[in-house]
Amino acid sequence: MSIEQLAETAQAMMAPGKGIIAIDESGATCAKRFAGVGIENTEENRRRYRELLLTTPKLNEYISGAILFDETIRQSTSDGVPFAKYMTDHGMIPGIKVDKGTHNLAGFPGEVVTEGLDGLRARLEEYYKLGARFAKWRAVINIGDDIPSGTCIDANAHALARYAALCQEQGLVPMVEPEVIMDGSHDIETCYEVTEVALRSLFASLYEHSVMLEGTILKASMVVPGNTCADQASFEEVAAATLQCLKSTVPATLPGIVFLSGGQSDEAATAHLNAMNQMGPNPWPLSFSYGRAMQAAALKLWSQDLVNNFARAQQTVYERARDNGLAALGQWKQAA
Ligand SMILES: O=P(O)(O)OC[C@H]1O[C@](O)(COP(=O)(O)O)[C@@H](O)[C@@H]1O
Repeated sequence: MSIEQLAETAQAMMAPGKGIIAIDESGATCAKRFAGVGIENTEENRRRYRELLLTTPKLNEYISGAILFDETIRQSTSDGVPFAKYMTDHGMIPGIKVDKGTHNLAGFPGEVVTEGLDGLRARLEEYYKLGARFAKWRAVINIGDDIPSGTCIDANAHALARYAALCQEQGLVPMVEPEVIMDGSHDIETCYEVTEVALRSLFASLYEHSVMLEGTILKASMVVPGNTCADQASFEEVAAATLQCLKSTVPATLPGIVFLSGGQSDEAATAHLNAMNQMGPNPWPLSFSYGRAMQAAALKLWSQDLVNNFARAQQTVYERARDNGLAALGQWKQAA
């Protein structure tokens, strides 16, 4: 696959005013989300829910692509159209989560490393045939007493780089996601330092593994205080700290950065993205790849009546996509 084709896909993912909807919850995470609103976790309910999200009318006005889970890329709409084909037919790029989740890092209590490299080349080959044009791998960096360690950061960066190189070999744009977790009482400065070290290590590893940045997308966490920190930050403070951290670590050749929502409220996720874009011009387009901050309201509504609330829940998905799409341009206005 040529770098031009990868770069073209990456640029289409970052189309102005559009972002990515993350619907790649693994089996365990989906079970948790469904349990939270009382939906039975059956294969048909998971299929129907992903259908609700992907077939939202006019979703493509604000959504350039979606990250699917292995089960979802093999499923179809109620009319029998494979989800990946439905997306492509509607101008949205299918993506696929390819990591196999986090596992305890031996010798480093409280820290995890993401697994899934064994057999990855063959899995990527299959996902490409199923229609995927980008992939995603999430590393998890926890903040706590004496963590993260340099070992954890470097082990995760190394895995991300090996994954990214394999993706490019197989014609898929790698989305690299080093998520610094919000849980904890740490302050915003600590989050800044950890994010900076994690990004430095990631880009050094990508370079070592000859990953072409022009065909790579970063999925970043924002620089925020821990969720139980007494000293919370304003939207502007989070936006300014995140931008400064990214500008000091992420090469300008990268075609774009999308953010995860990480447990932020819908409003905060949108307001932070909007503020960062209003503070531009920035070296790269900044958009969203939210999971919870795109879906939470729709999931709650749907759970109240799986049949009659289907269309209303889709309207909620459309509204979240519109608000985040406007925030990707710095044009979102907070409701009075
Ligand atoms: O732990 P899992 O099942 O891999 O899922 C983690 C989730 O985190 C994300 O990377 C970001 O989601 P949020 O925006 O909800 O934080 C999603 O793409 C993914 O579904």
